[in-house]
Amino acid sequence: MSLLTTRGLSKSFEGLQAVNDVDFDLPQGEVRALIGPNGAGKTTLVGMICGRIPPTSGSVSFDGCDITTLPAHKRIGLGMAYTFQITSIFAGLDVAENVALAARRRMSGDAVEEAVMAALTRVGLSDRINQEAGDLSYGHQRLLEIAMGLVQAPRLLILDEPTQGLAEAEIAAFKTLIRELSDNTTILLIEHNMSVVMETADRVSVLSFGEMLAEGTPAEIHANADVQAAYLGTG
Ligand SMILES: Nc1ncnc2c1ncn2[C@@H]1O[C@H](COP(=O)(O)OP(=O)(O)OP(=O)(O)O)[C@@H](O)[C@H]1O
Repeated sequence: MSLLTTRGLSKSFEGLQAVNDVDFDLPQGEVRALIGPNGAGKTTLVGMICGRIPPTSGSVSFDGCDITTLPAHKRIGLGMAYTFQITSIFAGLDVAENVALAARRRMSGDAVEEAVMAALTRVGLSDRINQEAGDLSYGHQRLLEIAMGLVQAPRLLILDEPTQGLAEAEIAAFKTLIRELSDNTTILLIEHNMSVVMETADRVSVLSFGEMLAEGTPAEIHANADVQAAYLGTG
């Protein structure tokens, strides 16, 4: 069964059709990469899924319930967690406090500290718990955001360009992390790094000019002439 479904989902910004009539199904347990040229509408689509951007038309369902008009914080309560291109950490708080804030959205008491350590260990930041978040490298800040998502034990984890700004070794660790998480979490990954897409995604969806152009396994998408043309066409 699909954990996440969109039907006819569209968004226009003052006449610009950023997302156009998108039908999207994400089965439970899958790692799905969402790719497409710059400006294709990926962030807008995911923003509508998370409840940050109201759609112009169409619907979003999560676990069989229509959530089209549900506010973002209530979607988090249902088990959606997401990290965005713009970092959402509190720079003046230390690493553990940032993750604890996210954890307290769904737990309290001693459970918080335990969950914080588990999440930070998973992303490889457990040796930096007392460091001020603002002093972390950009790549480590991205990992911190992932820990803030993970600590909520989400059913669906949405990551918008998580490897942007990461060094090669960190990208390799990220691929391993995604494969480990995929045992119990459905993952939607906006990603420009094709090696990450090829090595972590079960399937790939391709947006182009706001429309779903293709969907398939990484190998099918890699060989798809329409996809290649879409990337060439927009540089
Ligand atoms: N708030 C907004 N107001 C007006 N236009 C917007 C707004 N947000 C996005 N757009 C436009 O909508 C289109 C899709 O943008 P979006 O950010 O969703 O694409 P994207 O695929 O995520 O791009 P990128 O890979 O560069 O992040 C673009 O033409 C963008 O300029």
